[in-house]
Amino acid sequence: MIIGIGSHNPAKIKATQPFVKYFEEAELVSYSSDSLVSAQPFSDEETKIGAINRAKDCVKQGAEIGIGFEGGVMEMEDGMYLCNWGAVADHEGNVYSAAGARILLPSLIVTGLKQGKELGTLMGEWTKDPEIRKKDGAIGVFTSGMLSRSEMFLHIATILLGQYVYNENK
Ligand SMILES: O=P(O)(O)OP(=O)(O)OP(=O)(O)OC[C@H]1O[C@@H](n2cnc3c(O)ncnc32)[C@H](O)[C@@H]1O
Ligand SMILES: [Mg+2]
Repeated sequence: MIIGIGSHNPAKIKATQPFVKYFEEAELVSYSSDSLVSAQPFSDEETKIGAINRAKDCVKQGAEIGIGFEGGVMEMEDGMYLCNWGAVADHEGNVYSAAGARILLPSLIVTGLKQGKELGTLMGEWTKDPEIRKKDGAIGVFTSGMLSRSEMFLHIATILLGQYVYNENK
Protein backbone atom coordinates (compact mmCIF):
# COMPACT_ATOMS: atom_id res chain seq x y z
CA MET A 1 0.00 0.00 0.00
CA ILE A 2 1.37 3.38 -1.02
CA ILE A 3 0.88 6.51 1.08
CA GLY A 4 1.63 9.53 -1.07
CA ILE A 5 2.79 12.93 0.06
CA GLY A 6 2.33 15.70 -2.47
CA SER A 7 5.65 17.48 -1.97
CA HIS A 8 9.40 16.95 -1.89
CA ASN A 9 9.77 19.40 0.99
CA PRO A 10 11.40 17.47 3.90
CA ALA A 11 9.38 19.46 6.46
CA LYS A 12 6.20 18.06 4.90
CA ILE A 13 7.55 14.53 4.29
CA LYS A 14 8.58 14.21 7.95
CA ALA A 15 5.09 15.22 9.05
CA THR A 16 3.47 12.15 7.41
CA GLN A 17 4.83 10.02 10.27
CA PRO A 18 1.45 9.38 11.99
CA PHE A 19 0.13 7.79 8.76
CA VAL A 20 3.25 5.69 8.18
CA LYS A 21 3.11 4.43 11.78
CA TYR A 22 -0.63 3.69 11.67
CA PHE A 23 -0.57 1.80 8.34
CA GLU A 24 2.29 -0.54 9.19
CA GLU A 25 2.62 -2.11 5.72
CA ALA A 26 2.66 1.26 4.00
CA GLU A 27 5.37 2.60 1.74
CA LEU A 28 5.74 6.38 1.68
CA VAL A 29 6.18 7.92 -1.77
CA SER A 30 6.83 11.59 -2.37
CA TYR A 31 5.14 12.96 -5.52
CA SER A 32 5.54 16.21 -7.44
CA SER A 33 1.86 16.99 -7.13
CA ASP A 34 0.10 20.05 -8.42
CA SER A 35 -1.70 22.31 -5.93
CA LEU A 36 -3.48 24.05 -8.87
CA VAL A 37 -3.52 27.24 -6.79
CA SER A 38 -1.01 30.10 -6.87
CA ALA A 39 2.50 29.46 -5.50
CA GLN A 40 1.57 31.86 -2.72
CA PRO A 41 -2.07 31.35 -1.68
CA PHE A 42 -3.71 34.46 -0.21
CA SER A 43 -6.69 33.09 1.74
CA ASP A 44 -7.69 30.16 3.94
CA GLU A 45 -9.95 28.96 1.12
CA GLU A 46 -7.20 28.96 -1.52
CA THR A 47 -4.71 27.34 0.86
CA LYS A 48 -7.19 24.59 1.75
CA ILE A 49 -7.96 23.92 -1.93
CA GLY A 50 -4.21 23.66 -2.59
CA ALA A 51 -3.84 21.00 0.11
CA ILE A 52 -6.84 19.05 -1.20
CA ASN A 53 -5.57 19.18 -4.79
CA ARG A 54 -2.15 17.92 -3.72
CA ALA A 55 -3.72 15.01 -1.80
CA LYS A 56 -6.01 14.07 -4.72
CA ASP A 57 -3.13 14.30 -7.20
CA CYS A 58 -1.13 11.70 -5.20
CA VAL A 59 -4.09 9.30 -5.50
CA LYS A 60 -4.26 10.01 -9.24
CA GLN A 61 -0.59 9.09 -9.49
CA GLY A 62 -1.12 5.71 -7.80
CA ALA A 63 -1.22 6.22 -4.02
CA GLU A 64 -3.95 4.51 -2.03
CA ILE A 65 -3.93 7.39 0.42
CA GLY A 66 -2.70 10.86 -0.56
CA ILE A 67 -1.65 13.61 1.81
CA GLY A 68 -1.28 17.27 0.89
CA PHE A 69 0.02 20.19 2.95
CA GLU A 70 -0.17 23.80 1.85
CA GLY A 71 1.09 27.00 3.42
CA GLY A 72 -0.54 30.33 2.71
CA VAL A 73 -1.42 33.69 4.16
CA MET A 74 -4.78 35.20 5.07
CA GLU A 75 -5.85 38.71 5.99
CA MET A 76 -7.60 39.61 9.26
CA GLU A 77 -8.51 43.00 10.71
CA ASP A 78 -5.19 43.26 12.57
CA GLY A 79 -2.94 42.13 9.75
CA MET A 80 -1.82 39.18 7.69
CA TYR A 81 -1.48 35.72 9.19
CA LEU A 82 0.48 32.70 8.03
CA CYS A 83 -2.04 29.87 7.66
CA ASN A 84 -1.57 26.17 7.08
CA TRP A 85 -3.84 23.47 5.73
CA GLY A 86 -3.64 19.73 5.18
CA ALA A 87 -5.80 17.18 3.41
CA VAL A 88 -6.04 13.43 3.03
CA ALA A 89 -7.69 11.72 0.06
CA ASP A 90 -8.13 8.04 -0.76
CA HIS A 91 -8.83 5.95 -3.86
CA GLU A 92 -12.48 5.61 -2.82
CA GLY A 93 -13.00 9.36 -3.15
CA ASN A 94 -13.01 10.26 0.55
CA VAL A 95 -11.42 13.63 1.31
CA TYR A 96 -10.81 15.23 4.71
CA SER A 97 -9.11 18.52 5.45
CA ALA A 98 -7.82 20.25 8.58
CA ALA A 99 -6.22 23.56 9.44
CA GLY A 100 -3.10 24.19 11.49
CA ALA A 101 -1.55 27.04 13.38
CA ARG A 102 -1.86 30.67 12.37
CA ILE A 103 0.58 33.40 13.31
CA LEU A 104 0.65 37.13 12.58
CA LEU A 105 3.41 38.13 10.13
CA PRO A 106 5.66 41.20 10.57
CA SER A 107 4.79 44.19 8.37
CA LEU A 108 8.06 43.95 6.42
CA ILE A 109 7.10 40.43 5.31
CA VAL A 110 3.56 41.58 4.45
CA THR A 111 4.96 44.39 2.26
CA GLY A 112 7.04 41.84 0.34
CA LEU A 113 4.04 39.53 -0.06
CA LYS A 114 1.95 42.40 -1.43
CA GLN A 115 4.73 43.10 -3.95
CA GLY A 116 4.23 39.56 -5.23
CA LYS A 117 7.11 37.78 -3.49
CA GLU A 118 6.61 34.27 -2.04
CA LEU A 119 6.80 33.83 1.71
CA GLY A 120 9.49 31.17 1.24
CA THR A 121 11.71 33.68 -0.59
CA LEU A 122 11.03 36.42 1.97
CA MET A 123 11.80 34.12 4.89
CA GLY A 124 15.01 33.09 3.12
CA GLU A 125 16.02 36.77 2.91
CA TRP A 126 14.87 37.45 6.51
CA THR A 127 16.98 34.62 7.96
CA LYS A 128 19.75 34.65 5.29
CA ASP A 129 18.99 30.93 4.90
CA PRO A 130 17.31 30.10 1.56
CA GLU A 131 16.48 26.60 2.88
CA ILE A 132 14.50 27.85 5.92
CA ARG A 133 11.14 26.76 4.36
CA LYS A 134 12.38 23.15 4.52
CA LYS A 135 13.34 23.46 8.17
CA ASP A 136 11.95 25.74 10.89
CA GLY A 137 9.95 27.84 8.46
CA ALA A 138 8.23 31.11 9.33
CA ILE A 139 6.43 29.52 12.26
CA GLY A 140 9.78 28.42 13.75
CA VAL A 141 11.45 31.78 13.19
CA PHE A 142 8.61 33.78 14.74
CA THR A 143 8.25 31.42 17.72
CA SER A 144 11.97 31.53 18.61
CA GLY A 145 12.38 27.99 17.31
CA MET A 146 9.79 26.62 19.74
CA LEU A 147 7.58 25.16 16.98
CA SER A 148 9.07 24.03 13.66
CA ARG A 149 7.21 23.94 10.34
CA SER A 150 7.42 20.15 10.45
CA GLU A 151 5.95 19.90 13.97
CA MET A 152 3.16 22.23 12.88
CA PHE A 153 2.34 19.98 9.87
CA LEU A 154 2.66 16.93 12.15
CA HIS A 155 -0.18 18.32 14.25
CA ILE A 156 -2.32 18.69 11.10
CA ALA A 157 -1.40 15.12 10.03
CA THR A 158 -2.58 13.80 13.41
CA ILE A 159 -5.95 15.56 12.95
CA LEU A 160 -6.21 14.18 9.39
CA LEU A 161 -5.42 10.62 10.45
CA GLY A 162 -7.83 10.87 13.36
CA GLN A 163 -10.63 12.01 11.05
CA TYR A 164 -9.78 9.34 8.51
CA VAL A 165 -9.87 6.52 11.09
CA TYR A 166 -13.03 7.91 12.71
CA ASN A 167 -14.88 7.87 9.39
CA GLU A 168 -13.51 4.43 8.38
CA ASN A 169 -14.85 2.93 11.62
CA LYS A 170 -18.24 4.62 11.53
O1 LIG B 1 7.69 22.28 -2.18
P1 LIG B 1 6.34 22.64 -1.65
O2 LIG B 1 5.57 21.48 -1.16
O3 LIG B 1 5.53 23.51 -2.57
O4 LIG B 1 6.65 23.46 -0.32
P2 LIG B 1 6.70 25.01 -0.05
O5 LIG B 1 7.75 25.24 0.99
O6 LIG B 1 6.76 25.80 -1.31
O7 LIG B 1 5.34 25.29 0.72
P3 LIG B 1 3.90 25.74 0.19
O8 LIG B 1 3.86 25.70 -1.30
O9 LIG B 1 2.92 24.95 0.97
O10 LIG B 1 3.80 27.23 0.73
C1 LIG B 1 3.43 28.32 -0.07
C2 LIG B 1 4.41 29.44 0.02
O11 LIG B 1 4.55 29.91 1.34
C3 LIG B 1 5.87 29.66 1.82
N1 LIG B 1 5.74 29.21 3.18
C4 LIG B 1 4.65 28.72 3.75
N2 LIG B 1 4.86 28.47 5.02
C5 LIG B 1 6.12 28.80 5.26
C6 LIG B 1 6.93 28.76 6.38
O12 LIG B 1 6.47 28.33 7.55
N3 LIG B 1 8.17 29.18 6.26
C7 LIG B 1 8.66 29.64 5.10
N4 LIG B 1 7.95 29.69 4.00
C8 LIG B 1 6.70 29.28 4.08
C9 LIG B 1 6.41 28.62 0.91
O13 LIG B 1 7.82 28.56 0.83
C10 LIG B 1 5.81 29.06 -0.41
O14 LIG B 1 6.48 30.21 -0.89
MG1 LIG C 1 5.30 25.61 -2.93
